[in-house]
Amino acid sequence: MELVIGQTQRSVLAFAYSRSHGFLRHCHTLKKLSVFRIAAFHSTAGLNNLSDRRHGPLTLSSLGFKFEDDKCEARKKEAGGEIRSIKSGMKLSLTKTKPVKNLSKNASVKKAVEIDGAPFAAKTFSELNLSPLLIDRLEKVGLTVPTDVQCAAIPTISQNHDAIIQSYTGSGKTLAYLLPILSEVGPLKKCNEEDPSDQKPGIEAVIVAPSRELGMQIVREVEKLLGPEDKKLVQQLVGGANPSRQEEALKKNKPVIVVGTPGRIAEISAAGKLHTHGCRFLVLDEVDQLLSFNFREDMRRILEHVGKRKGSQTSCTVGPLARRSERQTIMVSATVPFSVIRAARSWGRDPLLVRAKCVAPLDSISITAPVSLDQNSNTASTPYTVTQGAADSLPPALKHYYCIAKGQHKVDTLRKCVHALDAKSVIVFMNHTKQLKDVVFKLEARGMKAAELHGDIGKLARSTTLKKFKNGEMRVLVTNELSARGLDVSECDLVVNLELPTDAIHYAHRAGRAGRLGRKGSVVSVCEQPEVFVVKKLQRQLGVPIQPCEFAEGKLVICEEEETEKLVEVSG
Ligand SMILES: Nc1ncnc2c1ncn2[C@@H]1O[C@H](COP(=O)(O)OP(=O)(O)OP(=O)(O)O)[C@@H](O)[C@H]1O
Repeated sequence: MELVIGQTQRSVLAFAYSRSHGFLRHCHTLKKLSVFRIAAFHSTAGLNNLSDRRHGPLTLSSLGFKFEDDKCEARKKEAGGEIRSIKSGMKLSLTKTKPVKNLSKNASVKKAVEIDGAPFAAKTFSELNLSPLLIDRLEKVGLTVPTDVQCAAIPTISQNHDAIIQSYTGSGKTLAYLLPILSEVGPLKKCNEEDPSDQKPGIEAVIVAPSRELGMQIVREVEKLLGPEDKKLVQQLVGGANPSRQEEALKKNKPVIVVGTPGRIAEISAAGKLHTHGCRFLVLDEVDQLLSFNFREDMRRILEHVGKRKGSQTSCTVGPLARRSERQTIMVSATVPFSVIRAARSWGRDPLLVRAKCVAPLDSISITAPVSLDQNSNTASTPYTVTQGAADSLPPALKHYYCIAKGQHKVDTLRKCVHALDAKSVIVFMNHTKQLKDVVFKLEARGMKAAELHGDIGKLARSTTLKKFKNGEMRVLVTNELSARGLDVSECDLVVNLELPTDAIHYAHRAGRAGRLGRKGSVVSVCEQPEVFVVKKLQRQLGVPIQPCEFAEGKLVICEEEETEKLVEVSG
């Protein structure tokens, strides 16, 4: 099994999981390098600690990487594609490149073959070197097979790397970072009697999420794994809840993991009630949203305090894996614009970009490229440039449609849409609260069970509504951007944009509420005729076909459209 990754004229850090030798190899060279082959992966592989790199220069050949110039050229020709360069002249691999206009269908087929043969394909969680207690617990809760992004992220995080985890919505990114953390901290961790830090209680992981709902969802995921006896070892610090109670709980329960929103974490930290200097993991979930202006001051405090031990020494080398002295920073999102890459470089230590079946050093990413999701832009041709297109942020099984309706007919169109697609669980997105309430009222008046979810309703009502929707007690949830990020309702099979999202990133997160974890799902954008150009733009930016449709006689009818057909053809 092999994975071909790219070459660079600048420094290259690559690592490989070796099936036969059972260790991961790092390499680092400043010279122009050929495309090289990464050895096959062994799930039980360990990694040499980053500190190994301090022990002198390493070269690819000294680490056993095979140079593949000729073979790679042959592959390129065979694939009918090309390894194209970005501005820096860096050559790029075919791996995980999204089909773009100038690639033939053959190229796509070849890429799929390479991806299938990639080394990140553990069949069970036990292959990923997690703690035995955690694997037992995973089995108890019915989780046995890791997703692609989990296969790539778990070994990377377990081996102390800072990381950006990027993968499409609903691909299991939460467990991708939770499992390696729970394998190292708390009651399910690997047994390591000699480690002196094991005796030291305290918060060992801080997870930051941009919304209360997402924070609570992560808490529930951790509680599920910790089990009823130990669930108090995770503490929520989300806004909207009583801060004094949270402070009391921190004192009483002595959690090892805290999950919260930036404002509340920063507030309790500033009050001197949250001691995170010895913290080992800082996770920023939906990191691109956490970078927004609203969170700036709170995030600054968090970044300055979490895991910033005074007078920290070099890594503690007790135990099977050398441990880092300062915190490990993990950033997560389905959409990773360049602002995140820049942030990762300044906040983290040699962070790696982890995507499904692909791990790359950030050094291989050009920061000079424009922050764009535009399929027509240069970024479309750069596999490690995560802004290459939001298509990588969207579940592959999702189908995208749009239909035209006048404002006053939108609710009727919505009802027809729900019936035509026979959708069981529908999330409707709107931009304005007043219109949102009207839609709920009209749907209910016409016999369709619906509820509203937005920031203007109380936190209790929000929790109750969400619970009911998840339990299937109502068919339609009408909401706004609040629910676009992270909300995990497995049964959701239809997302309707009753008002268009502001850009491709917002579209991707809204759309990703449906079709989670490989399930089927549809996204229908209902717009007025003058807005069609916005849909066309989204289509170009996303690189996925958004087909025009109508709802007639209880069925979805796909309309003919020249441009869409062309795009479908191009996207293969
Ligand atoms: N290995 C697995 N096996 C079965 N179910 C899984 C596995 N990993 C995750 N899941 C489930 O898949 C669903 C989606 O996972 P998760 O919410 O982590 O996705 P995500 O990639 O973070 O999505 P988003 O980008 O929208 O936040 C969750 O219900 C989760 O419990």
